[in-house]
Amino acid sequence: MADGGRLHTPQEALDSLSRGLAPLACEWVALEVAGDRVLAQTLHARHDTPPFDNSAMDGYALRAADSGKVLPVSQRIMAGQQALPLEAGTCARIFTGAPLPEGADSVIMQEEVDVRDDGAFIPAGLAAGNSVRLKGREITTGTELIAQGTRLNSAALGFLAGQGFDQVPVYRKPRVGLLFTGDELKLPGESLAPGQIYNGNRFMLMDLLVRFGAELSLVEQVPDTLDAMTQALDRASRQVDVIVTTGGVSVGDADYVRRALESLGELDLWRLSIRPGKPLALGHIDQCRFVGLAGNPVSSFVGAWLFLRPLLGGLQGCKEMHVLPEVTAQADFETETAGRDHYMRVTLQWDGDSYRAYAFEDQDSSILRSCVTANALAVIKAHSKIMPGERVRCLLLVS
Ligand SMILES: Nc1nc2c(c(=O)[nH]1)N[C@H]1C(S)=C(S)[C@@H](COP(=O)(O)OP(=O)(O)OC[C@H]3O[C@@H](n4cnc5c(N)ncnc54)[C@H](O)[C@@H]3O)O[C@H]1N2
Ligand code: MOO
Repeated sequence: MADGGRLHTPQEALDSLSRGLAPLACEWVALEVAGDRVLAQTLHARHDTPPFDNSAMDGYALRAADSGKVLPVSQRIMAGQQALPLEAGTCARIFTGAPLPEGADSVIMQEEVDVRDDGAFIPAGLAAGNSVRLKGREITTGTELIAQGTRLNSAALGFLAGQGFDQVPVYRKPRVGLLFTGDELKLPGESLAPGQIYNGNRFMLMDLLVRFGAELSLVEQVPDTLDAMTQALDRASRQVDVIVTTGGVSVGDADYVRRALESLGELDLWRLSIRPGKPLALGHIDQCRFVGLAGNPVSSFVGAWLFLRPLLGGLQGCKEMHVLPEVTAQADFETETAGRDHYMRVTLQWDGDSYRAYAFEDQDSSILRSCVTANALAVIKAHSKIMPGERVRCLLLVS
């Protein structure tokens, strides 16, 4: 049973999430769909890249020692063709990426060559190796290509394709079930009766979860009763790796989430000393992890960035997702905090010298508009006062 009396620090929440956290199983997926997936094994080079010496320029290949002469052009080599050995005392017309003929040791770009009836005049003084990309310059057979735990970006996919990989071993995506509480919630497209609102968190959290690498297996609206929430959590815990709820985690009469969780599993931690997102609840039902986000939209948004991202990162074996990258910026605002650390939504702009942090005027946790153009969270410690121009720590919202 979590200690309801004391507010916990974000670090305590991260420690709780890290306990027993290990990457999911390895699976092989097609390279086309491996973007943003995390490598489950270190991969090694299958061959040298480039696989053969080749020209870096459109021009002429020759022996550098022959420069300063008119050389007859004995062959023409395009990219993708095979070259014949270079005849002594000649040069070869060659194009970028084409294999260097055996016997040549350099290339001169065509702009520096005087083409005459009897051949190509190559200015004297050409150095061996000029404009040649040597076999294995990028990587040699057997050396490490990309380390286990690396999240594959677009360049990594191209690099692996260059090594002939059409499948790669990655950690399985965490299966996530997303549950909503709140009988006031309707879906866009439906009409609103008095007192009802649209379920904005559904769309925001689905998108964030996918960005954090989740496979959304379950998205469900749960009626505001203890029974319905208990049944929904029970069902979900048998299907997914992580259950995320939003709303119903505070102290209101219809806030059943914690009670339902405790009847099935364990509430590990409840309530953080942060604003927004104080009522966050963490726990588990058997092996299934539970994260209960506070229902206010900004509380869910901030909670997802601070806690779902590292949790999903850990399940995918991705260390870089454990903490958000950070910068310092000059506050363009004035603020004063009370007893909780404030994660203010700010837009960072480079002013030529440093980053300036612009805060949306209304920082209430119900104002999702404050997040729409935000690209960072400025962390303002409890019981502090910030004046314009002061430096503040900002966590970058990069998934
Ligand atoms: N007496 C107290 N009341 C509240 C406390 C407290 O400590 N004592 N904490 C406040 C704080 S801080 C927060 S944050 C909220 C969070 O409460 P819940 O997690 O139980 O969230 P709900 O009450 O269900 O909803 C809060 C708010 O957000 C709206 N909401 C809920 N779900 C969605 C959704 N999917 N999409 C859009 N908006 C949603 C809901 O209508 C409410 O307006 O509790 C404070 N109260
Ligand atoms: O902790 Mo709540 O999220 O401030 O409104």
